[in-house]
Amino acid sequence: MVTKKEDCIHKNQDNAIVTKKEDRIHDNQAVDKESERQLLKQQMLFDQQQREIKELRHTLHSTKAGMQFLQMKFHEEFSNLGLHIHSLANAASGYHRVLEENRKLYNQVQDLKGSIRVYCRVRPFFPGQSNHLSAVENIEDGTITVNIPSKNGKGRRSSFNFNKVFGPSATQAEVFVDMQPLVRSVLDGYNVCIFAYGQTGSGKTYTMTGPKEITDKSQGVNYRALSDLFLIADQRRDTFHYDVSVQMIEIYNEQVRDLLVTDGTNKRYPFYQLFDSPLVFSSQKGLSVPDASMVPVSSTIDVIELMNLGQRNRAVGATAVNDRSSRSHSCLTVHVQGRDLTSGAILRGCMHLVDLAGSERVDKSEATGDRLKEAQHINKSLSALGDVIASLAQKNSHVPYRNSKLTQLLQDSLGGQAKTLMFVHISPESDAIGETVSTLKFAERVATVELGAARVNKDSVDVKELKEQIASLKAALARKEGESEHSLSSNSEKYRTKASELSPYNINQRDPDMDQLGCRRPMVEVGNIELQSNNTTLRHKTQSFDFDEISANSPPWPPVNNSPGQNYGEDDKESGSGEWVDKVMVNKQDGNKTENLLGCWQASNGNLSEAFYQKYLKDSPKIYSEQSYNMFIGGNQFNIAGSDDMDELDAATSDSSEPDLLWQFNHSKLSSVTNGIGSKIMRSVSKTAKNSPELSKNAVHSSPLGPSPSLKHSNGVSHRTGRHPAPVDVKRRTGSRK
Ligand SMILES: Nc1ncnc2c1ncn2[C@@H]1O[C@H](COP(=O)(O)OP(=O)(O)OP(=O)(O)O)[C@@H](O)[C@H]1O
Repeated sequence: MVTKKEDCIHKNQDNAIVTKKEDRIHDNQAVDKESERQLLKQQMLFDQQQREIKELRHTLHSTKAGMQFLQMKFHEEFSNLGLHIHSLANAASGYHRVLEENRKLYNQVQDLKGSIRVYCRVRPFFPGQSNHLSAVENIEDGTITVNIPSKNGKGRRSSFNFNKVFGPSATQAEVFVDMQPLVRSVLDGYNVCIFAYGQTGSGKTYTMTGPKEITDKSQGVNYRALSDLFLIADQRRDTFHYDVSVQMIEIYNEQVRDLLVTDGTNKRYPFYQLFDSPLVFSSQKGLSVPDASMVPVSSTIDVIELMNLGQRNRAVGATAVNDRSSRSHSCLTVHVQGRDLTSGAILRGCMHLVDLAGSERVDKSEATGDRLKEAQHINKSLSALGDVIASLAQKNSHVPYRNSKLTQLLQDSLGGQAKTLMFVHISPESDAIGETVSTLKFAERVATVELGAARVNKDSVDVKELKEQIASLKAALARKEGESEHSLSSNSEKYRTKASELSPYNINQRDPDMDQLGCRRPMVEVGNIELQSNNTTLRHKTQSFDFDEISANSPPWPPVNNSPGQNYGEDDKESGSGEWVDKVMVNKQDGNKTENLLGCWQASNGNLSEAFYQKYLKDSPKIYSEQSYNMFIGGNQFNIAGSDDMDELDAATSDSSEPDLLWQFNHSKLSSVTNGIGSKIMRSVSKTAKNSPELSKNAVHSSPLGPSPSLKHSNGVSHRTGRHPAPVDVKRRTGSRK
């Protein structure tokens, strides 16, 4: 039983062992299968990766090839582009050269024509206005385009062309560089005028002088111009010696004031002194306000001090538009005299740097009281400037210079042989677009004015001496005539005495203080050197001269004023200011120097009695050569014919006040009225010419022989000297423009 049990146990044990072994074998088989599957899977993965790597390699290869191809292509393109750019750059530089060349040629043509150059500058927005929309659309070379809003909301663009346009970012130095050649020509004997124009607050003072706090960088044209003149003068010191002096005046409410006075009085000058006082004219003295301080300067420091003084004296006030608005027109005049150290020739140049007061819409600037009065004066004088420009642009024979002191001040720059640059300023604000457009239109019109080629004021030593000789001979001749008059006429003692006192030919014997009476000193040379009182040496040096010529060139003696009852008023409508006329005379025509002399006499003679003229007129043919008499009468007749009409005209042309209107308004008016006057003048002259063969010849050829027609001022105050017969004047102006 036990054995059975043991056998059974053994059997069970064996079975269990077998079962275990079988399980183990099973397990092992399963593991093997699994690992086999894994292996297979790995193999597949490996194969796939191998394929992919192969593909990638292929792709990389082809990409590399593609890249290389592209690189090659790129290089090719790049070098092509380089070549292209190079040729374009060449073309562009050629284009710029051509443009530059064109600009130079254009400027030369303009110089020849004497066109007024016009530069335009746009003021930047004030700080705090950065989000404002500018009225200026575009600036390109010499063209400025502005956007003019219209009622239907759509803007309209309008373009204006000038010699140069400076955008809001232009610096003071950039601006000056462009006008430097003009400034420098003063040293070569040219007269130059640069004037800043524009509505109030547009940046005129900034351009001409600088901002309130002036630094080296921000200083304006005035300072730079003078520094530059000193620099060049210094560079030329081996060949030239230069003397520079400066005047600074302002026109405030039609009063001329000296800005360089130091006693704080700020002298005001009666108007007639502006141009008619002694010493008024010589290009040595320039335009001039005789009593205005003329200060010699020799360095930039001197200039800075003077200009600071001038700026302090200038009338400024706050308006709604500009808190430091210039309420006057200011003019800095620089007189330069250069002596050629080798030849002794003298060059004289004079430069006016004018900062005009700004035009303003009185309603907008909210001006009242004094400000309103100032604004009205400013607008009126700018309107007069518009009239002058209008008639110059139309080449009218009559130019109404005498309607304001401003136009008289600018007369020799606008109508003479100066080089003139108008610097027009505009504000960027779109609510100022009305003023901006009228300013730009006005400026465009100014650019059409042709003045004739500018001239150098130069005298060689020989010419200077000859001129001095001729002048002293004329003086001697006149004295002789004066003496013969004395012996011939016993009952006209009173008048003779007076006449001899007043005779311009006796000027050498006169007390020099005589000039202080308002009598202009005679000019004895084209270059405006005044007759020296002790000129006997020159007289002795006389070698040869043509007496006929001298007597023909001499003014009648005694000169005669207009007949009684003829009241010409203060305005010489035809010939403009004496200063300008004289400048033309002395610069251009020897013979006309006699007119200075006559002018002097006339100036002093303004208050002679009516009886004197009657007596004098009656006697004159007996005493003087027929030729002189006819010349005189001729001149006088001319004046009578011309002046009344002129006065009427000027009365009619001087009353516009809003600058916005000035252009359109005066334009048509001037052309129609002045044409009539021109024909009248011509008729008058031809009538005169019949009386005098000499004058007839001269009138036709616009000779300088014609004496200055006398100028009679009903109020006894001399306002002008040296009035011209119209044909001479007309010929001069129109002739120079062609
Ligand atoms: N180009 C500019 N750059 C920076 N500031 C300027 C410029 N132009 C003008 N300004 C500034 O604008 C203001 C007005 O300029 P400015 O006084 O020169 O005008 P204006 O035309 O002379 O005015 P007004 O006719 O009233 O005298 C000043 O504060 C000035 O400094």
